[in-house]
Amino acid sequence: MEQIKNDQTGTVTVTEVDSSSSSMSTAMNEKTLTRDDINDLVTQLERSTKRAELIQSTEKGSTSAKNPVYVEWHGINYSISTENKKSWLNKFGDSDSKLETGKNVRNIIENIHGCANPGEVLAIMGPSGCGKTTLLNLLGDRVGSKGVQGTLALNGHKPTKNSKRFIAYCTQDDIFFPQLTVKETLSYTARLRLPREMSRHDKLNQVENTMALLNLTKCADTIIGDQRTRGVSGGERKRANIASELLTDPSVILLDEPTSGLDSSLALELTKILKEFAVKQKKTIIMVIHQPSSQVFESFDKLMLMADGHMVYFGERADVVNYLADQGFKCHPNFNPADYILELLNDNTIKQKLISAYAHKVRDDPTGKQIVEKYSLRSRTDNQLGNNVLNAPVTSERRWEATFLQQVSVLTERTFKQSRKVILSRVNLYQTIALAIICIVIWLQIPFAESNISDRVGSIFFCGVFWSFHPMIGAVSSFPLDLVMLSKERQSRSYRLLSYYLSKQIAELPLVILSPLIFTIPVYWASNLLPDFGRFIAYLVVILLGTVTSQSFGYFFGATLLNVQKSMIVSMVFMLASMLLGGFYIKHLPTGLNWIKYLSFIKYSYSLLMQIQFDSPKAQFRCAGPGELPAGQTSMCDIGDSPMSSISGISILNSEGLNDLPWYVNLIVLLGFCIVARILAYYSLRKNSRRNKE
Ligand SMILES: Nc1ncnc2c1ncn2[C@@H]1O[C@H](COP(=O)(O)OP(=O)(O)OP(=O)(O)O)[C@@H](O)[C@H]1O
Repeated sequence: MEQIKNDQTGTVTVTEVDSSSSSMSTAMNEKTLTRDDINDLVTQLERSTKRAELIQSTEKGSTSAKNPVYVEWHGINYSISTENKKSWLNKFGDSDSKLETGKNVRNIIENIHGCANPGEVLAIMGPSGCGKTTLLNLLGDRVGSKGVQGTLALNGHKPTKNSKRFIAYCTQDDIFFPQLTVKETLSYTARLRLPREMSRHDKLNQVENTMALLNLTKCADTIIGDQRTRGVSGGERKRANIASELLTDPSVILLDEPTSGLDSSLALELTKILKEFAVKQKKTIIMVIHQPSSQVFESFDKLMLMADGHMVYFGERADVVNYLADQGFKCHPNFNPADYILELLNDNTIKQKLISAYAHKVRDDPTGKQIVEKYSLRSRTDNQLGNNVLNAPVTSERRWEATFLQQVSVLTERTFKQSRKVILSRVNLYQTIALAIICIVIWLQIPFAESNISDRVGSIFFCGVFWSFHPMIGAVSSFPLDLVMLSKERQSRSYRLLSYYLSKQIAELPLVILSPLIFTIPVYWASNLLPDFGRFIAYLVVILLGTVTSQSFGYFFGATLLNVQKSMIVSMVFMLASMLLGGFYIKHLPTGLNWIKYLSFIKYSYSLLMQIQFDSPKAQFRCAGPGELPAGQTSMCDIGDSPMSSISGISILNSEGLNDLPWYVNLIVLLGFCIVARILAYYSLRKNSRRNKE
């Protein structure tokens, strides 16, 4: 804290008061500063006041201050199997969730303990690869139970599924929908995750305040972006990630390297914000941090040091320098302790020495329970929160903050905004228009004549198949690309899987049918298909149904394989097989294999389109005159006994073998394919998302 005095000569004296001391009479350093220094200080003071005001404004509706959470963990071990691939035979009988100790098991972290109190910041530090993120994942219940041993407790209770509502996790990688702006991203998060009792207006206010707090207001309307589309800067992205977690009013905030990518002043500002949140709203903050500046380091309350998956230190941040000095490693007073610690832990000999020293320190307390108790606020009688509060189970009666309908509506809006820019991209629009022009030129006003029947049939087949191909390619990547986001949001209990799945269907339906609509309307009339409005509508409906059915198959492959490349290959093979069996290329299948064509959904849509165009009294085709048919081809009019002047559409349908099923059966089966593929896609997604959690 600074006190500023201005004397009559214009010289300014600033007195620094060590506010961490209990007594105001402690060391006061006086120094003379210039006007520039004063301006800087005034700016800092203003920023600090603004920060305090904004933090206070986010307290409205905040429940975390009423639900402080004390986190403790001891005896934590995590190991993984290093066996790359097992033969399918070896997989049998491998249902045990515990990994047996042996040569195929690698211990990632061993015998880790610690605790984090409400109102405090705990920093976890250590060299790269020492297991910091793994520990944070375990604390955030992001690992599953396989290979995990030890105890994790929230206010002394085992975490339940609903405890996750109180824990926010800021991952190292910022996961976002690239086409949404910062404000949109945060608004959707607020609408999904803030208590349903809060009005929408209050939720959006909270978004504004959080953006102001994290200095995001100026980029509020900029899209997040990705490698292909430029969006906000790396630092803004990082802050947006933190904002989206802070916004949800959690009691515990886990942050994995929140300051990476930020300049030193932003890093300091961010740690001050987190610290203030911790103190004012009794939040428990645990952060993994790489190389904090000395000011950032000083803002931590507790510190945990790790090396090679082992503990090196746990305790007060202020005591670490003395602890290291006791081990023979004295930090020079002018050095940043954080830099010094990392230097020590990157030296193999010193690291081993410090690991052994800590193991020796806790030799009588193998799981670290007693040491955790020593630093726990719960075990202290003078804690201001009261033990009743710190013993309260961390659970909520509600699994989700937003109701099912709210989830569907928010997610539909979000998916629509995100997908709109992808599905209705300019490239797609130009492609549709260009293709429509080509088709119009090729099939302009096809005459109702025998010699042009094959052109007419070809145009119908092409349009039907093209609009069954196109959406499948987009749909296969839909779930695999959403997977990381889906998993992050489901981990934090933002919504049900069913809400997400339904919203995807609703939002993408109008988008996916727009291109076939733009294409089919002009091409139908320009190519002179049956000039009957009713038939035109029926034709359009079948084209759109084919589009939606192929989208369903795309969803199914994507949700089952969850890999864009694999899903693309499988869907291509499926599509080509369906096209071959559709009834255009192959009319006579080998004996015994005739049934196989009924597996192709293209067969039903193509048969329907042909029935609409040919099964009508208006569908009459003038017989070919001499020389109108290719050499060697006999006119259909010459086949019977009586002379004919025209050929009926129905006879063409029969000769093409497309009238084996009535139109309504074709329609029902096509609808059935569409619905069943969507249901199967949902179950595949559910199964895969459960497997992901394990
Ligand atoms: N599921 C896993 N499969 C294979 N190795 C793993 C897995 N999880 C963690 N590891 C390994 O465990 C070690 C610790 O990883 P972790 O990400 O926790 O380190 P870290 O301390 O956070 O590193 P950094 O600071 O570089 O992010 C690494 O060597 C990592 O490769």
